Amino acid sequence: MGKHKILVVDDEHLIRWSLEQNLSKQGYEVLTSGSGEDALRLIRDESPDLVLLDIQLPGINGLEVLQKAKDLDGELIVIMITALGVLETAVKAMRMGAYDYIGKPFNLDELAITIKKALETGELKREVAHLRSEQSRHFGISNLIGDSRHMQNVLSLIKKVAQSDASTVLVQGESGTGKELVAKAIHYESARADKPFMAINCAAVPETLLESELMGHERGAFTDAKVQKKGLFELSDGGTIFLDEIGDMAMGMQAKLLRVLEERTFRRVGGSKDISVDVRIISATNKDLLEAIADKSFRADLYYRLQVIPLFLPSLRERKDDILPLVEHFIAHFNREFGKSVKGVSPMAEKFLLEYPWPGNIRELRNVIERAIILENEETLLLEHLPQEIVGKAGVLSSGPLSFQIPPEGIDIEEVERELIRQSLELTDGNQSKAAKKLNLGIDAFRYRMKKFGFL
Ligand SMILES: Nc1ncnc2c1ncn2[C@@H]1O[C@H](COP(=O)(O)OP(=O)(O)OP(=O)(O)O)[C@@H](O)[C@H]1O
Repeated sequence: MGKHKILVVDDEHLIRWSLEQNLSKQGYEVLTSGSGEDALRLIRDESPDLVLLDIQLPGINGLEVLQKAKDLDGELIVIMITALGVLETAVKAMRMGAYDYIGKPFNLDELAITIKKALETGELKREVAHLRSEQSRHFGISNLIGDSRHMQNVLSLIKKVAQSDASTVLVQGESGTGKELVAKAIHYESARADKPFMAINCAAVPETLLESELMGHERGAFTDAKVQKKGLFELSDGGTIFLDEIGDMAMGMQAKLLRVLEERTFRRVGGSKDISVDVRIISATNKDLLEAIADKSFRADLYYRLQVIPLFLPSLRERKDDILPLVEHFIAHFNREFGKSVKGVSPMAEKFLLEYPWPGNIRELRNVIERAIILENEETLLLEHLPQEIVGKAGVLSSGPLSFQIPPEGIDIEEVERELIRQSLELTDGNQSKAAKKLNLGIDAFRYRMKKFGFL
């Protein structure tokens, strides 16, 4: 870390001189200025880390300088120097964003401590801002891959939802379709981005604990409650809370959540005070909530409150156009993570990746690519690097015999034959004579091939 740069602005020469002496001795780089106009020029050209600013200046006064300095750099740390007895002005300066004020005549040791603290706070702030912007980069909308028409619609909805600040969103989609990623994208694209994003999986937390996780508890509320604890609603105040697997929430808890949604207030477990928070609620489920309502395991009133904006994530097999861009995305990602240099997938592997129904959706695809990249050292991912369930199930002919083309690297005709026998048996639930008919073979010829390929 280089030297911190401090700008001293005071019209009294003697004060400038003594501060310059003192602060330089403490290891700071010191600039001085006797007027507001000159100070603003230095703030613009020299970007000091901290400004000591006298309120009474000739020409434009300290408060105006403060205002203009804050316009130039909202994060700039300004400590006001005020003559005793003008507390009002000092308070005004604090409201305008000054970090602190000290009265004249001041004690140099005290001033040293104030400066040190202010610089530390500034550093922390910068670090937090940096982490937050890193997070936005990681979790913003640009991380959602999706070329398909389906996903393009989802992406434009996410942008709109992010801007309409308070509305409650329900994300629905099969497991692994990216519901949590979408929730994060909404948060990090919204005005709440620099406030917390808190996520909880309602299915993973036992019912008795869920309430205290969400609402917090007072000391002594139950046996283990040795200290008072804030819940996620309080911790995410100003930000977003993500309630995953909301369909698995117990009925009792559903009633309590409904109250939070309706009244925007809640009580800690064992508490009697109403606490109000400003939190956007995004919930997600892979269950059909309408079905859950029909069989009385989910409250209809809660459902309508949660899905002010419903967002449906299609399964991966409904958006096959996204498969290859996602493959490319994950290859780049895991190359970076594991220091590999895989270039892409072979045409045959590509075909199988496209045919496979992906019951585990994007999470499954991600895992397949991760595993292949860890295990293999070749530049191109081949069919043999893919797991059995993909190679075995994705029938080579499943998109119609005439659409099948011999891949550039060739194919063994016996492999094709074996796959046809396997599929016909699968289609007919193992009924050999029906399976034989499907391939226009006599039963003997069919059984001969079954033996040959190890099905008998
Ligand atoms: N559009 C996408 N682009 C890039 N990566 C994605 C996309 N969608 C999902 N992923 C990745 O897929 C994995 C699963 O996503 P996520 O955890 O958000 O799914 P989910 O629907 O919340 O799953 P579950 O229902 O099991 O909680 C994550 O690693 C996520 O980063």
